[in-house]
Amino acid sequence: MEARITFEDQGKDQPFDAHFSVQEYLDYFYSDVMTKYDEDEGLSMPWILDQFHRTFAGEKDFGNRLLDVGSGPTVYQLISASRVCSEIVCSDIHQGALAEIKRWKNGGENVFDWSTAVKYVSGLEGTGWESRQEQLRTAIKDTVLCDVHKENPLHPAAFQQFDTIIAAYCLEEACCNKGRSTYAKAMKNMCTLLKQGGYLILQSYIGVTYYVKDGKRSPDNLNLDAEFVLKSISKAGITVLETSVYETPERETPLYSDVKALLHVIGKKI
Ligand SMILES: C[S@@+](CC[C@H](N)C(=O)[O-])C[C@H]1O[C@@H](n2cnc3c(N)ncnc32)[C@H](O)[C@@H]1O
Repeated sequence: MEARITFEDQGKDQPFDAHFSVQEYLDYFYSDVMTKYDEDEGLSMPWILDQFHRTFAGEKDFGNRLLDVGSGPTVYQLISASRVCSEIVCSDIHQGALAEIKRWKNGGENVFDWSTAVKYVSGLEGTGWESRQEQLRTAIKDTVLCDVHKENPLHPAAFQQFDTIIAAYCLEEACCNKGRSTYAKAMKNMCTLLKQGGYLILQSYIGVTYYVKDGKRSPDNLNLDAEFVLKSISKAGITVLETSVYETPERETPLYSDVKALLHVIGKKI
């Protein structure tokens, strides 16, 4: 039996997905967060944080109210945004992941340590990491259950449309084994939560088909190419303004997954 973590809001043991508990997910993917993937994907985590930094340090007006879709138990994707968006709502289909975010916000016992990522971003900004970490904690105002397969993914909760949406590595997992038309529909559902004039910041795995755990390959995520992701964004009523791509090094035996590239997109509902 794999070890499982029980979360206050969850009330029972429940795996985060078919393979991981929330704690296992954090340890597996995010311990040694800045260097973990060096051997496999190259400098992917610095690239990820650089993209969020470049985006939110720019001239665009991202407003105050930001929704993070498919947050999981992670906050690295929100560090840069929290400098400009003072009201962040985290969302996920998994209650235990949201409970973990609440625990981190409230500084609970043995919470996951994101300080390495916060230090990296505050280094880019030229700010002090401790005050920026506090700013992130303060900016996270709420967590809400979300299912991108629902026409209104936040139903039954009611929120006004958001100024900005971040979605980091969510839709491709939510649509694993469900096909591309389901992905396009989920993108559309998600984008109904964005107000006119609002921004979508999306990061996506490209070309991933499996990840490796305990030496075994497990099927993972919908296998996407950048062209299809961008087409789905456009079909959801979002104008793509900027894209950047990080290509992972060619490797014969992937240590974590066979991801081919990461895609960062800035779009606007015009
Ligand atoms: C690969 S994880 C990404 C988590 C986090 N954003 C990160 O970067 O580590 C994908 C997340 O999508 C969530 N998810 C899966 N299906 C979903 C759905 N139908 N609606 C909303 N979130 C979903 C999972 O619970 C998980 O937290």
